[in-house]
Amino acid sequence: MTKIYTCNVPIEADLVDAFCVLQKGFTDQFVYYDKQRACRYMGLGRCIALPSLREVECEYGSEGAGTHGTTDAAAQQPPVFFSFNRFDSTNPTPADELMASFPRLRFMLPEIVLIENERGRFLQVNSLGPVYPGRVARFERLCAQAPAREAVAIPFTLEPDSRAQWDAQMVAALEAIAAGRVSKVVLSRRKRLTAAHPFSSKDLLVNLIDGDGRGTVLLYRYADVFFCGCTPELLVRKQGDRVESMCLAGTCPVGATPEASDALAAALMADGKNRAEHDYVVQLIRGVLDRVCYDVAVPAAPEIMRLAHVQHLFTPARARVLAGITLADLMEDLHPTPAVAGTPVGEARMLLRAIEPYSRGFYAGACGFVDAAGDGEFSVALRTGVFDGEGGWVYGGCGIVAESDPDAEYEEIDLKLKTILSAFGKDA
Ligand SMILES: C=C(O[C@H]1C=CC=C(C(=O)O)[C@@H]1O)C(=O)O
Repeated sequence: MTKIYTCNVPIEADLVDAFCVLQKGFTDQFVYYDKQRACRYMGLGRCIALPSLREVECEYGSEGAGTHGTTDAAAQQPPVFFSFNRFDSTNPTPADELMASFPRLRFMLPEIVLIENERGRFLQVNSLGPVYPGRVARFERLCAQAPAREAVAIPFTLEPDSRAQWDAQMVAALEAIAAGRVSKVVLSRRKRLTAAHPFSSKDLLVNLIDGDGRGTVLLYRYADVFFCGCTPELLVRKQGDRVESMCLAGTCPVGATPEASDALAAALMADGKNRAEHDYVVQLIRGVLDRVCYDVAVPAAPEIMRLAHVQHLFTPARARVLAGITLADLMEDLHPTPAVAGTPVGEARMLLRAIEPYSRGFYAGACGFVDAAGDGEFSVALRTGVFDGEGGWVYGGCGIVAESDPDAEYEEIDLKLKTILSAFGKDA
């Protein structure tokens, strides 16, 4: 049994401003920040990393901690663990040198977590011994004094990736589809980025949170390397026995006007190729939920999710999970979905190992948080990149089916890359 001592105090500070001030000097940094909903967790430091949460015991509160004392809601906030999982952790092909530098840890409990959720806004301090009240008070003071953040634009250059390499990947993918080995495979590209001047993870984080990308901002920093992005794709959310997931596949651009976007969306809805790509994802998610859940509700037809640069076919899924099934179990059963691997999933993963010249690392992995009560959520780490403060790699992918056109799919990835590139600021 691992005993965790947790102290939660309410704060009034803006979470992102507080994070920007507190983050200096912490080797491990974690962010899971939903831009649309109060589901925001920003962690600093590493109190402990555990392979499973089955043997965790929590002791709450600390006499005299915090200048505002603890409220009932704050007292009930369990310690929050972060979990960043690779797309294919057993792929023997090497990842890029930045991605390869992250440790292989499962559940990481930060020393400090800034939280904004349905309970309110809190500062959480975690420790393996009784929480020292002076530490809580110091961090609380720093939060209260946090100045408003400032955006920084970082000019950059992008090295073109090899078009011949993409064409070769497409030939291999279409051959595997024609041979009946897979019905769909999700190919990716990566591009090298070089910044005009040094930048920090905080700079990218602020631009992603305050920029026009929709979805959940992710950050995992380890020492001087950071993985981040803004993903639209929820993998799984669990609150008590309530579970939500999302089928997201099928893409078109946004138009220059709302009317043009509506026309593109209507064409996407009516397009057989995109509907088939989407339906593989619906079938897999529905199948998993039917096995480990009850009261499963998945609408028969998709809707449109309109983002800053692209629009997707989107089907929400809801269910109630069987007792004994954990969020980690659900994450492992659902990931990778055919939205990031293909169909059948195992065959598509094997094919990707053979035709992609790199391991994806955290790109398209399952990244999220889980609290000690077992609630939390994971997103699929799309629209992401990995950086070292001078440059890095950006990643994007798209679903390939028999009718896919290499030029159109190549351009679709360039459109998707715009989200992670927006982390470099509007004027970049
Ligand atoms: C694999 C990616 O997107 C997935 C999610 C939505 C739409 C997709 C598509 O239409 O191909 C992809 O399945 C990516 O953004 O890198």
